[in-house]
Amino acid sequence: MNKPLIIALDFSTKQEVQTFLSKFERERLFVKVGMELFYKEGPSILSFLKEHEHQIFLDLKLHDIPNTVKQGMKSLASYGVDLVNVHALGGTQMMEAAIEGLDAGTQSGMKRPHCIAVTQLTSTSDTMLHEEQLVLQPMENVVTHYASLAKKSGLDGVVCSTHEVPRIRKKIGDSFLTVTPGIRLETDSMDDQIRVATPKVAKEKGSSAIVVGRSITRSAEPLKVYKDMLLQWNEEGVTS
Ligand SMILES: O=C(O)c1cc(=O)[nH]c(=O)n1[C@@H]1O[C@H](COP(=O)(O)O)[C@@H](O)[C@H]1O
Repeated sequence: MNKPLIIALDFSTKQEVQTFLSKFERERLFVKVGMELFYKEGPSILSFLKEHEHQIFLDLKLHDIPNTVKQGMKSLASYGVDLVNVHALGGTQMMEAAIEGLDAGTQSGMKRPHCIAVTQLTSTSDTMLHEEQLVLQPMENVVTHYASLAKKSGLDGVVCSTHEVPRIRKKIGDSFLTVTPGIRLETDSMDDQIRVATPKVAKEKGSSAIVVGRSITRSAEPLKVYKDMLLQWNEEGVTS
């Protein structure tokens, strides 16, 4: 992955996706398909996006017993997407099983999808961590610990907020992916996100990829916002 800006296609129908993507002319994008779209449209939405040569992050955040995750990942690998994810909270055995499933399901001669672990959702605050999850360590410690477990389990990286990226880089190194949602321009609403940052800050902190949904998808001018964000993110304004 070469520092992509991943657009979260948080729509519920293929029709909405088509209308949205038509504004991007022939631009080849890195897009994210999450549960809203995948549960409604099924795998055919992935074939449609691949036909248009978009790269795909299939964000289904698997979190279950190791065997179930292994078999689930084996099925997902057959779709030939670029990136998938699990919840790190499932533990090292579950994460190892995810990789085994992906390896088993990837067709020979094809690359297995990168697999990353969600550490703590970007909608989780320190208060929620301490008072709801009863995790008493600071957020940065918890996220870095989960990142170490993900690395130990053979995963390619994590989903985290931009704020935790420098510490993860220092501890685990530059080749470990740090994919950061919770991206907003300064004037945007935070919506339900808590640990947010601008694309410029994400770049400064060293994120490997940023994930942007509503700032682009809800805009009256999505292509303009996308390009403005790209400029902040990689200065040259290149897509991936
Ligand atoms: O795994 C994810 O992609 C994810 C993890 C996380 O911690 N926070 C998070 O926001 N996401 C996803 O990133 C996208 C962010 O969307 P916006 O808040 O609209 O930019 C959504 O599709 C979320 O499901």
